[in-house]
Amino acid sequence: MDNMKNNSSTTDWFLQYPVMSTLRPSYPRGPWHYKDMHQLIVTYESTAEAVRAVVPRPLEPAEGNRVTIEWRNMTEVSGFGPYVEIGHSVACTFEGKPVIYVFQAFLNSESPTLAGREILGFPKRHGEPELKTIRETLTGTLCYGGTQVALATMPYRAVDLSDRLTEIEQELQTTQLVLKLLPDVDNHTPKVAQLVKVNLYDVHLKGAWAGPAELFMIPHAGCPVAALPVVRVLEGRQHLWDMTLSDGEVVYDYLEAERR
Ligand SMILES: CC(=O)CC(=O)O
Repeated sequence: MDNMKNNSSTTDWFLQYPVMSTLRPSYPRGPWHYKDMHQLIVTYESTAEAVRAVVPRPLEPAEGNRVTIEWRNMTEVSGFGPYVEIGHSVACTFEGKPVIYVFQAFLNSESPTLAGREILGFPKRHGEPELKTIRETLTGTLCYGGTQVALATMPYRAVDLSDRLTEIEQELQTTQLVLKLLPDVDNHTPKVAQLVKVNLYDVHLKGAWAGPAELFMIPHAGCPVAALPVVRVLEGRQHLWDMTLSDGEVVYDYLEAERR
């Protein structure tokens, strides 16, 4: 690195901003501050077989085959601007502690998709998620190339959970893990294979609501949102909150474990 500091101009941009493309980087360097994020979360029970199929060891699925699918309306984000994201996760344990493993995500904006994939290893893909209040119903949808593949609904702010904000704020900070996977340039050898903990900062929950929820997902070869089928819906929630994202931590390195 010292050599690089002393020499050529090509390294100046690297030290300043190590993100492709160099002429106009695809995303701004964080931290990214999220304000007034509206979230619809549906927690459901899936099948043991489907859950096991998406959970990489050494993670273990938690009791009950609990899966969450959540819509996040990012109304105000520094650097990225507004966008909508769906995260699909499984409740797991890692080293005996509860964690959330995010196994797929769909976004409608390129910049946070690339930042999430390249830096943290978020399994983000392009889709057309929407979160809207239609009549009295909060409605989350996902279209993939124009074809609708998911629909989640719940009454808008029906049951106020103001008396549980501290507890729910803690829940929101349950360790979130993603699997960062990158091949080497030979297009074959794994270069990065890591479980990454996504750090959340400055979490501030401003409102939370519960209520009955419905979830419908359609099998689609290109967008496997229905790969974890709904056995029964357990809970619907809405949150309004702020947070900051910036970095992560490697909690398990598969390539290093193999070398040992
Ligand atoms: C950088 C990110 O990974 C942002 C997000 O979760 O949308």
